Amino acid sequence: MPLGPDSTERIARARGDLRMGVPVVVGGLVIAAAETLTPERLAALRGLGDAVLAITARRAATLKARPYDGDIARLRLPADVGPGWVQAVADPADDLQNPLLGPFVSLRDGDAAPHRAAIGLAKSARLLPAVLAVGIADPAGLASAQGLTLVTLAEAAAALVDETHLAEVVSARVPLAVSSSTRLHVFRPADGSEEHYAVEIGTPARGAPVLARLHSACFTGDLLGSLKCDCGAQLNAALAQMGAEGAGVLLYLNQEGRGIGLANKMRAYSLQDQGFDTVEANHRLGFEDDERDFRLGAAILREMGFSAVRLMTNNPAKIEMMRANGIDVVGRVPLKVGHTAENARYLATKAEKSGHLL
Ligand SMILES: Nc1nc2c(ncn2[C@@H]2O[C@H](COP(=O)(O)OP(=O)(O)OP(=O)(O)O)[C@@H](O)[C@H]2O)c(=O)[nH]1
Ligand SMILES: [Zn+2]
Repeated sequence: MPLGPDSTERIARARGDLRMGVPVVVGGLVIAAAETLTPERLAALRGLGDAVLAITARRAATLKARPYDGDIARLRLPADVGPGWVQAVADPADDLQNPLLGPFVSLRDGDAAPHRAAIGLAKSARLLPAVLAVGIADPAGLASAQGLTLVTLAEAAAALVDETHLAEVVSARVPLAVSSSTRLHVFRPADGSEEHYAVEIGTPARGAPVLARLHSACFTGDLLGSLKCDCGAQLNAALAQMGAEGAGVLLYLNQEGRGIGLANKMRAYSLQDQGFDTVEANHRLGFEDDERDFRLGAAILREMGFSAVRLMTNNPAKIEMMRANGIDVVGRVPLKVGHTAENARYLATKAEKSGHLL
């Protein structure tokens, strides 16, 4: 079927559908993201059979629900609840005011693999990791009758561990204050996910270690100059050092909020205003501490012809991830800038819980 979408393209569609609130068929389930569930969709899903709400074990721990499926839990959807209940289970915003959502009944029997793949899809769509799921007997029949995107379990599971294929779309000169000899390269993943950028300063030799920074997008810090993190200061300091040395490459990876997306990062900020630290906030939302995929950075460096770097970072995990993905990290260049009274606790938490070097 050369005209129709292949599995990668159907997965990309599935992410878009989930964001819009349109159900998707994954394996033997029809699923909808908790965050975008409407009363009409909930009623239609209930009409197909018994519904469960799949959440991560992280979220289950906060809710005191039992996770019998390892890293996820499947909660039976009570008969008398509406989308408000589903959203309150998914979203910790009102946990402290609203502690009486349970008791929850977690399923033990049956196969949780499609639910796990569904949560992975919701995460990759930058939605809260919670999905409503109903088992169906004829997935292909339902998908074709209702015009729903259909992905098999194998396709969904493979998409989550797929090697990263990125292609350079274009590059052009963008003179910067730190160096007039700068080119911006745009890289596009084959899976329809977000584009990433490389800022190349000077013409670094491909055969020698390049001064490099893997910078994760931070709208609040990079653009607004937020005092809550050190990102904006790190971005500017890294570019300034590359300009001063006359050569370097800064990858700007669109993995906002350590890979959870800006909406979820703002949910995390809101929890931090309730007293939780940056790691606890991610966990209460159902995410791991860090959901970034650093294979992207290694893939872009390779695509540009670099195989060895002097990495500007305070994060030892980034060094390990680069090495694990075939990039030789010959040295670490510390980047200690942007410390403010507002981000002191954030930086201390990263040092204590995530192993950052202060
Ligand atoms: N989820 C979440 N993300 C945050 C928070 N504060 C900042 N971020 C994100 O954290 C990321 C910081 O990225 P980096 O500065 O590249 O990475 P790092 O792990 O701190 O390591 P180095 O800066 O290299 O030492 C950006 O994507 C920010 O948007 C927070 O409280 N919660
Ligand atoms: Zn930041």
